[in-house]
Amino acid sequence: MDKMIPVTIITGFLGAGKTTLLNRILKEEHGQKIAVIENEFGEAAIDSDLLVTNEDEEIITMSNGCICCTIRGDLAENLIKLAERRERGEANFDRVIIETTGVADPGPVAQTFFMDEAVSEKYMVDGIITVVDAINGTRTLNESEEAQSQVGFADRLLLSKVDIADKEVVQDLTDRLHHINPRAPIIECNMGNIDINEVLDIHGFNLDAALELDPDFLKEEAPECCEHDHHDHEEGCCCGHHHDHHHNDDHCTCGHHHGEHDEGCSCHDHHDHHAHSTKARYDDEISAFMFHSDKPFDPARLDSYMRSLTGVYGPDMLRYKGVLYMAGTNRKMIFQGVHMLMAADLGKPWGDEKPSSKIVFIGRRLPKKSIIQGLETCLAE
Ligand SMILES: Nc1nc2c(ncn2[C@@H]2O[C@H](COP(=O)(O)OP(=O)(O)OP(=O)(O)O)[C@@H](O)[C@H]2O)c(=O)[nH]1
Repeated sequence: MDKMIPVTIITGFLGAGKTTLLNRILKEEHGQKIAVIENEFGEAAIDSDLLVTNEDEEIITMSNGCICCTIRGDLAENLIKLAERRERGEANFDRVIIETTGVADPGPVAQTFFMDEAVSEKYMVDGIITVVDAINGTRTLNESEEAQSQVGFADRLLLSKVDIADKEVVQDLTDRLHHINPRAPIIECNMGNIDINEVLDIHGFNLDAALELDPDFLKEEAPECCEHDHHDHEEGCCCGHHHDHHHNDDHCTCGHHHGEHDEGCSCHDHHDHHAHSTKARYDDEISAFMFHSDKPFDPARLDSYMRSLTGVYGPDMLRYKGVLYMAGTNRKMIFQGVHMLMAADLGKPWGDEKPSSKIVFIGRRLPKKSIIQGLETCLAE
């Protein structure tokens, strides 16, 4: 593992500040040599000209298509050639940073590192960093599923242009980002100004890395006046209405518009207003939910269920990660996955901690209720 070359994938909305961030990283005195793979659209590759680099730095520009689709094979090829040059002593670098185009889906880019055998022997993904621009972020999320996907995949969300954005807009965008991806810490990053340790060596795909969850997200999972996730449209809502897929999701039995939080809600006297608001207001294609239980899982049943779940919903399962309480062992089981690819390993013993399972799923309109029910059938009797 120590010989593997760490890779950071920088993704983010068009014009969000990816190149600005990359420049900042390249300029900083961190003593590491970085090779950069730039994916840009079109003949006129300008981003690479904007990079301020030393002469001996490796910059590969891939501008004849998008690395998440048309030229994904070229990405693998470039990575292998780069590693071979390093082995021959022709290139000197400690790590690779890939800057994707603003419209790239980071899923297929990350998958290259797990699925391409030659690539996975030499490289490991350290983290997916998504830059979200506070000025245009909300509009981009409304208009682009790729943008939501970039948020869903992220290990870190960097909020740029906060220096010139309205405070309320920033707060609203922050809530929405938490709702889409509660795993990723959101860090303000004006003009790429960020502690390098927040973006490099974050071990986003390490099985023993802590399950980072936004505490507010756990609160959001508390029952609300609408017990269902608004994405479970087949079942409608406790309010008796079948929710319109996109537009009616802000009404509930309480009769209040879910945006009106100041007065609270009739169905629960003391709502957590933050939880109420973020959950109800956003109806993004990509969102997250949690499963938790204090009962142990039956390993064989869980294994078979997760295989069939990823077989059916894998393309819509962006990232999922869990710390599991398994029958038959006193150690934690850590697992995580991207689409169909799953990995699991035994972690530390539970010790004095009360064993329980927690899994967060981030995906595209996943059937939360049936997945939770399915997981419940995997609990040991
Ligand atoms: N005020 C402000 N401007 C920023 C910030 N980050 C980036 N910019 C500006 O936003 C513009 C776009 O930044 P880039 O770094 O080129 O964005 P990008 O994400 O690489 O753009 P594409 O590759 O075209 O998707 C530039 O003019 C930057 O100077 C920020 O935090 N605050």
